[in-house]
Amino acid sequence: MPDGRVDALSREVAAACRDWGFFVVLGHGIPDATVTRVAEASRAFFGQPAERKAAVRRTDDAPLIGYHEAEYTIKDVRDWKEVYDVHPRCPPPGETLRGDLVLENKWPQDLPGFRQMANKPYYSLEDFFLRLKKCMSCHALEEYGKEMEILAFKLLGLLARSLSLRPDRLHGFFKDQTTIMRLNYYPPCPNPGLALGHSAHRDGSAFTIIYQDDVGGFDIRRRTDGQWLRVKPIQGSFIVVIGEIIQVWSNGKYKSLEHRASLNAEKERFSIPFFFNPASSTTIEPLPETVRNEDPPRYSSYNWGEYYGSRRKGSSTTYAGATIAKA
Ligand SMILES: O=C(O)CCC(=O)C(=O)O
Ligand SMILES: [Fe+2]
Repeated sequence: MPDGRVDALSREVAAACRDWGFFVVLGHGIPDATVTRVAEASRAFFGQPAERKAAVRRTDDAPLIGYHEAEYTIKDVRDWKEVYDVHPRCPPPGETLRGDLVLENKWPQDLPGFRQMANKPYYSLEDFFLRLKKCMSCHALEEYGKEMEILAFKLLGLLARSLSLRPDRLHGFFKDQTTIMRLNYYPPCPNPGLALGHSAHRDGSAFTIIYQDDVGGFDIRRRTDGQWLRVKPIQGSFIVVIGEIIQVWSNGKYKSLEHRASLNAEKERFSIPFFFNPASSTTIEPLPETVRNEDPPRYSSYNWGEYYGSRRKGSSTTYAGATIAKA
């Protein structure tokens, strides 16, 4: 892309992040088929019997990974949803710890689109063809995760530019990233006015790239007047949500977005957030370039791994939602 176009784009990104805390991307180059395949895999996963989903359930010692059906974004208010979390880099066993965080994926057995848990021998020719067919759509999650990561690094460069930083200024933080990709499933709710799929919250990530299906339910809170507004689904688009880390790095120039997932009386809804998270060891603090004598640090520094772990640890079902400490 010519430099002039990139500059214009980063100015648009700057305005969107400053005024809204999110933007929508189109023309990102991710094939429709990749998105269709991951959406189908998600549908297949949540359509399984409860005991099959429970087999890959989140555990207290690895609270960032696996299936979970009882999230409490706000204490004592249960979200109307089921989730399945994976680390998109699929590290080999033994490399699944990032600091204190366990990122070893829990793959369901024999489900199209998901990695197979074990290599089994072929029992017959029919078995071979059956599994070959399944594999046509196998690795849908990994394929989608790879595309997301490429997009995430492009966006990271653009966000850095938009903050008048070197385009690769933030890349190093993501070398041993702790990114999580989440499949969200919101069943229909008989009384959508009385519950939420995901209560109002801010993401702890640097930023989050969200796919949503065509049902609609992603709401953002407009800062100027506190109004909740729905972000209409646009075929082929992704929503990019500013998280708390960018808020701190930019020393408050960009604020994390308050958002929620609303429900639908008739229709189920699916979404896939890609929480772009840095290495566990990262100290999150206002970048020196964003701090001036007349604009001193607004936030205290914190360790990402400790913070991320504590958001889920203790009880694997509750976390109070994020609050970054004011300096
Ligand atoms: O489902 C959605 O549209 C949003 C989900 C979300 O905000 C989250 O999982 O953090
Ligand atoms: Fe979120």
